[in-house]
Amino acid sequence: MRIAAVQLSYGDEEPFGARVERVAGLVAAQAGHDLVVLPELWAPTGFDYRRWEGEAQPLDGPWSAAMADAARAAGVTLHAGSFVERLPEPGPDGNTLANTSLVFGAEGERLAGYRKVHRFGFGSGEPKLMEAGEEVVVLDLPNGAGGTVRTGLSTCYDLRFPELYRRQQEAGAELLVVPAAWPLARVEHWRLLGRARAVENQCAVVQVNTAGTHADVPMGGHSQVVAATGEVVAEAAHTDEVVLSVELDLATTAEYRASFPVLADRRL
Ligand SMILES: O=C(O)CCC(=O)C(=O)O
Repeated sequence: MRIAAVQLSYGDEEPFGARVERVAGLVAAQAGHDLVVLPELWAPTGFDYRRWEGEAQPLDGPWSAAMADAARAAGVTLHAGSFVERLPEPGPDGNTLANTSLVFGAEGERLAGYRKVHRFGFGSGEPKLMEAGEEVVVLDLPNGAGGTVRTGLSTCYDLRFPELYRRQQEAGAELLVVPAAWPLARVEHWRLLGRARAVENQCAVVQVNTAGTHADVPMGGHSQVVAATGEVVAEAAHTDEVVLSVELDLATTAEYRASFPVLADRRL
């Protein structure tokens, strides 16, 4: 499966609309890949909370339409990272925003949405402004070899909660896709936890982070693609905007699971 992990770098000077146009062009240039993945909240920014209300959009708003067009132009499955979703009505916490990821098929059709379950901010930011997602999302994506790969969706801070990934694994996931806006200050956790989620679930992991600095928060980069064995297949340097173009051999996941069947030894 040919995967493009698109690590975006941006600062506060680039307006929302200009960034959406730039990134749509970058996605459209990824023809030939089976799956293209973007980071978390790359258009409204992960840390400039004050902008979220003004930049929220409905599920079928202009951000979503631009990403659907980009997927169609490239003829790829696109995990568009996440955006600030304007919910049709307030959720249980009284908020009308959510941190929502969307996946589009090669015809531009929406295949899945995932609302971030674990909100980051310790009383400010996401827990204050956003509703938490409540669903584990696992879906079949084209694997580039005429079949599909069962894929679990999660976002950034979710990576610290292994029970979410175990549920994805139990639902058949062999590939875990994790867009993020993870700060440089804790980037070693990001690298370590991605490998841990791969090893403990015997799943390949695609982690796509942002780089650059916004709202005075330097971002960590270090997007990585990890095989089910825990081997890092590709990793980005922290400062660059870069497309990691990776051929991920998913057949080795089944072989590895059969040769080292640790998941069969769970005691519940
Ligand atoms: O867990 C962390 O250290 C960072 C998480 C984060 O930045 C986020 O979820 O947006």
